[in-house]
Order: sequence, then structure tokens, then C-alpha cells
Amino acid sequence: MLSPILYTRVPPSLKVLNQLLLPHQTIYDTVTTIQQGYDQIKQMKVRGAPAIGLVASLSLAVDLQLKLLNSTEDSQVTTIISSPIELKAFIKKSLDYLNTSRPTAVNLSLASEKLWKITCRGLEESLESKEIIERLVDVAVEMLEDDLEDNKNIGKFGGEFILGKIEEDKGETKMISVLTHCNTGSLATSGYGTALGIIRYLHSQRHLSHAYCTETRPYNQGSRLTAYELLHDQIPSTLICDSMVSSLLSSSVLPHLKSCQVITENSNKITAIIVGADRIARNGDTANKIGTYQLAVIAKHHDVMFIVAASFTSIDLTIKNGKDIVIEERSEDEVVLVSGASVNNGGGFKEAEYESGKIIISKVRVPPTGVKVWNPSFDVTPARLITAIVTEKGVFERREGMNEFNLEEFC
Ligand SMILES: CSC[C@@H](O)[C@@H](O)C(=O)COP(=O)(O)O
Repeated sequence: MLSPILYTRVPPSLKVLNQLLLPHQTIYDTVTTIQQGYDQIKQMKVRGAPAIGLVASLSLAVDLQLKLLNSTEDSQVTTIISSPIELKAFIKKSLDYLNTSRPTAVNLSLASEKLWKITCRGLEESLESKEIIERLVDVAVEMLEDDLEDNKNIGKFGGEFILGKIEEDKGETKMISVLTHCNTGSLATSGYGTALGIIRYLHSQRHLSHAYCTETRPYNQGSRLTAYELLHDQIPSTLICDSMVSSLLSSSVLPHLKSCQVITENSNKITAIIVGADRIARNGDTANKIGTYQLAVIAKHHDVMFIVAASFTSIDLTIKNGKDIVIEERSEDEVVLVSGASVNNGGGFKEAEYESGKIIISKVRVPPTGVKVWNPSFDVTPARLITAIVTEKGVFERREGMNEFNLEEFC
């Protein structure tokens, strides 16, 4: 499994996989300050709702740990470290700043709320700065470890739920095909993944015939990251463009089965579309990567299950419905420029050069300059199009005939 975040407590060290270079280069950036943590998130070197919350927390942790170690060398740092009041003010400023890096995912604000509460409690208990920092580090590390555990549970609950909904294949093992969008795998989390965690589980239990992933324009998290993760982990998969989903769902023979002699009924249809979530409102409306909503509409038309997989904390009970979710709009560059790798030989792509790392990652412009562009990074899928929301606490299935979930009753 790929690891997007490498953290060690002693000596304090945080390394973040630069996802902008994937799948062509595997380079970890060292993060020692809050500013660097912010930049990693803002520039989408790390992305995915859980991963950005974790990098924000760990960048604060490592920044404070290093301040503690170097407190005698810099007078400003000495002030922060020697006075818990100054430390509190510094943490407040840092968390507010980190929070502005990406607004839609709830994970970031939740993580910072948690760290803020620990800080305030530390002051109430008259702890020294060193002790407050130790507690913050404990919490940041705990979040990293819990996320992995939660993802494994999401994978199991979601996988079993889907399998439980389908008929036996005349005594054969159930083999199913699914489709996913964006990247919700190890790269978007501390490891394993949410929606991709379900796919991983199905594969590990030998119930996965095939996983299809969409390119996920404009930023291609599907073709750059999910396709790479699935290949890396040897999960049978095929990449399609976002515009091919309806054709896939109405195919008489799914592409991966075209040369097969024996085709079972379950493997030859898309049983479920499985996606992640950045924020889920109280009624189940779900903000996720742009394009998710249209997949849900297509799923409904084809009578395919539409599953949302996310950690329980992605449910934001303070938000009544999707209308209140702030949707991040990003630079038009993400739409007009396409990023990819080439080799500097003026000709084709030579595998040897590629493998030796002699590649250039560059961007090319597709549409004419001057064209108007709109780039919302997320959309909101109405609850009525969602079959079930899977979290580490279990599966919330939308009741027959109901247009909404009442997620409050599970909390
Ligand atoms: C497990 S991650 C769920 C979502 O965060 C994911 O599907 C997604 O939308 C990621 O978006 P990104 O803009 O790449 O951060």
C-alpha cells in the first residue's frame, strides 16, 4: 500500500508524498513548519479529505516539537515556548491559517477544533508549554492511527453490505464489478482508503471481478492516482473517461470480460458506484469531488447501488442540508492545463528513460486563451440518490420511500 504521510515522533519528522508528481515520480517533501504544511494542502501536493486533516495536524505537531528543541536559539521561539499564553495564541493563529487552505472537507476543521480544545484544556490545567505540546502530538498521532483502523472497518462494512444485497450466482462465489470516482485510497487517507477501502476489502475476500475508475477531470485524481494505486496494489482495474460511465453501465458485456469464456451475471454488471465524501449534511446530502452528482443520477437511471463511504466524522450535524455546504472553487488552470510526463528525446516515450527518472513533468494548455472557465472542486449529491452511507460505525441505509437520511438518530 502507498503511504502519503510519514511521521516519526523521535526525532520529529514529517514527510509528505508529493502527489502532483505521481504516478511518474515518488518524491516525499519534508515538512517542518506550519507554512509548509499549509502549502502542501493548498497546492494539492496532499489531497483527500482525511489526509489534509492529518497533514495539517501533524505539521502543527512537528513545528511545535522543533520549536521546543530549538527554543534557546531564537528569541521569538523562546517566548512562545516559555509562556503557555503565548503558545495558545500561536496555536490559535496557526489553526485558523491552516483551516483556510481548503474549505469543503470537514476533516480539516474537525482536526483543528480537536487540537484547539486540547490546548485550552492544557491552559485550564495550568500545564507547561512542553506538556501541552506533548498532548497535541499525542492527539495528532492518534488521529493518524485511528484513521487507518476506521478505513479498514469502512471497507469491511461496505463490502459486506454490497455483497448482502446481491443474489447468489447459482452456487458460485459472488464476483462483482464496481466503479469509483476521484481518489479515496491510501493516498487520500492515512492508508487503505474509504471508497477504495471497500474495493480493497472485496478484492481481499476474492469477491472483486473488476474495479473501474473514472479519470476525474479536471484534476485527474482518478487517472493520476486511483489508476496508479489499483495497479500498484494489483487490484484488477480499468480506467475510463468521466463521459463513459453511462456506456459502461449499459454495456451488454463489460470490457474486462470481453475475452472471457465464462461470464457470470454478477461480474458482468456494475453492482455499485462507490465514492468518498468531503462533508455529509444531517439529511445525507453529500459533498464530494465534482462529477459525483452526475454519477448518482446515472446510477439511479440504471438501478445501480450508489454508496458513499466516509469516516463518521465526515457527517456534519451542524449542517441541515447540502445547500449550506461551502463549495471550494479553484484556479482555472486546473481546467485549461493538463499535467503529464514526457521524456526529453524529442520523440516517443521510452520506458528505460522513464524508469531511470529522466522525465519531465509539465503542463500543456488545451483550450484557447481567453475562454471563460468555471472550476468548482466539489458538488453535492442529494440524499435521495444515495443508497447507503458507510462509516466505521456501520452502514446507514436510506429507508425505502424516504428522500433523506436522519443521521442525527445515529449520533
Ligand atoms: C477519502 S477522500 C474523499 C474525498 O476527499 C475525495 O473523493 C475527494 O473528493 C478528494 O478531492 P481532492 O480535491 O483531491 O482533495
